[in-house]
Amino acid sequence: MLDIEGLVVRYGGREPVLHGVSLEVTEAGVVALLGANGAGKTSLMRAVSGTLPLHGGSVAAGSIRFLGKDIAGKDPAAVVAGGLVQTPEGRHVFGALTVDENLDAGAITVRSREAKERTRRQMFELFPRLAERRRQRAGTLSGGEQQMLAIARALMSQPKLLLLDEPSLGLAPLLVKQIGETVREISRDGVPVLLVEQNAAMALSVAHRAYVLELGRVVLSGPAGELSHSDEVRRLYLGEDPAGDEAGTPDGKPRGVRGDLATRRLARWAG
Ligand SMILES: Nc1ncnc2c1ncn2[C@@H]1O[C@H](COP(=O)(O)OP(=O)(O)OP(=O)(O)O)[C@@H](O)[C@H]1O
Repeated sequence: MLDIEGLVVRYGGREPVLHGVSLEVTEAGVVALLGANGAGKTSLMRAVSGTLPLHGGSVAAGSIRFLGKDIAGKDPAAVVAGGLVQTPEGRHVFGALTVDENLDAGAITVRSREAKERTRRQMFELFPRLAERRRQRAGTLSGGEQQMLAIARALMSQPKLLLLDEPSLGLAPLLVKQIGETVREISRDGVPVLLVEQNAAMALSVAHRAYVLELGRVVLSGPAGELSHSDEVRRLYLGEDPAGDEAGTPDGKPRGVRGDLATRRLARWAG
């Protein structure tokens, strides 16, 4: 469905931020793209959705094929019209409009009134909280509700593929779990999802396949179940200690596994 090969992305004349990334999303299920801050996840999403030029970036090499057509360098409206819809990082709902009006905006390309109302009903089943607040201005919704609305608005256009950029960002653990369950439901209903996440635990629990990006390169990929058992992923992304070594540090202080991890991560990402 989405086939990315050898993608190189750069901003201005600087060094590339993606160095030949290849990734595939098949017809069904959820594919997760994991990586720490600055790994290049958002840049990849921008390349796919055609929004890179808006951020001063460009595709320097490689191909992005969606349903067999090369979409690298296409403008965002053409990409959306082709059925590939993104909910960007951060919520970006129309704050002055009501929930219903936001959903209408998402369905602007849907001609059939009946199809639109059917999808709206599905969205209200998926997100009952939005149904209760359908006449409320989106700007007054909680962060989690705005995230739900952003996802529902994207689904109103009846996409063939949904790109979700960090839907769990800034949400409390219970809501993160709910968003994860929703992503699973969306894919079960037949819409494949490319899920970009820093929350590896949530992403790996809903995805069937995952890719790990580090400094612009895919360093690990495979079935999500296998990746969640890999020592590297458990140590760096799931906050676990695969060696089970919690005996303590040489100076006798308890070993803060998460603290150690944070330090290692910082050292690693600092350069
Ligand atoms: N508009 C831009 N101009 C110049 N450099 C940019 C721009 N946007 C991103 N970058 C750089 O590209 C690299 C990858 O950033 P990107 O935002 O794609 O990573 P990310 O994995 O999405 O990170 P995060 O999880 O923090 O959002 C970083 O080094 C970043 O500084």
